[in-house]
Amino acid sequence: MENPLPVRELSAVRRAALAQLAAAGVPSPAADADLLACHVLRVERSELKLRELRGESFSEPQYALYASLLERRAARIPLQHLTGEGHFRYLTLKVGPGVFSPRPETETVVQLGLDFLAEQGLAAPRCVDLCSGSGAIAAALASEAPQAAVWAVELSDDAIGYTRANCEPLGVTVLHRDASALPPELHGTMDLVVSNPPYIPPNAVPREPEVRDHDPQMALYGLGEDGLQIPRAVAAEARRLLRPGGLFVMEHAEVQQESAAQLLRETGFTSVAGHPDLSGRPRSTSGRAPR
Ligand SMILES: C[S@@+](CC[C@H](N)C(=O)[O-])C[C@H]1O[C@@H](n2cnc3c(N)ncnc32)[C@H](O)[C@@H]1O
Repeated sequence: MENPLPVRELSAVRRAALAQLAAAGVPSPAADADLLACHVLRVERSELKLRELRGESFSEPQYALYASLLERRAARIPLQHLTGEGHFRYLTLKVGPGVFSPRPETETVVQLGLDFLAEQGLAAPRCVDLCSGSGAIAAALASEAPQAAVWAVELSDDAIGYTRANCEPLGVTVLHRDASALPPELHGTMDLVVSNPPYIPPNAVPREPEVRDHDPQMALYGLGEDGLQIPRAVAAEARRLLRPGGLFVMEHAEVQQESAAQLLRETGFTSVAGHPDLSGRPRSTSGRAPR
């Protein structure tokens, strides 16, 4: 008798998926093939491996869904837009079209902020994430420093729903407004300001289709010839928000370390220092508000 529910063996399907994504130039084809399979099967990656070892298969509807997701990923639609999830530190965040997908390099920026909070030993620190997007930084600060009061600030009408969805359950106060114009009553009250603002110059359009075609323009381009117009405004606001001795940490492009340090000094920050990301690239700069 014919099998009423045709099935497709996981390991063979995954091998073909990897080849399809690799041929399309997807930078991490094996991981993406796995993560899409996990999304379809609603399992963790470790469970996927076990099922594969046990010789299990996709059902036909699962296979059809997987095939359509692979086709869209091969068209270089970001993985996070297909799964609706972005992983950041210990969190799984809601992401999708209209919001910047959080990146691993930003995890280091959060760590610098957390290290500062730990070193200061404050009972109830106050922190702001300027240009929050998905709210990755604010949500990570709130979840890993639960004693902190955290604000998230985002201007984009398209992104703000994601900021709220990811941050509000963690008790973060979300402000839908320009990061360079916060309520004056917040000035001088913050211990820590962290920001990953848009910083790409207009003539440095990213090559990766996932970034160029799917991250919001407003999340990428920092305006001005050097891409640092928004970072300058953000740094100036950070300076107003911080109490004396407070810390500002800002992410930037690898080639912007010197200009970032200069702009922080020009804004009045002291102890300005550059920091490498996890792969050793200079991707953030910090400064202290003068005492
Ligand atoms: C590079 S993304 C960073 C998002 C998030 N912080 C992260 O690290 O994943 C920059 C974010 O800044 C927002 N943005 C741009 N200009 C802004 C402004 N003037 N005020 C507030 N947010 C702004 C963009 O909409 C975008 O969400």
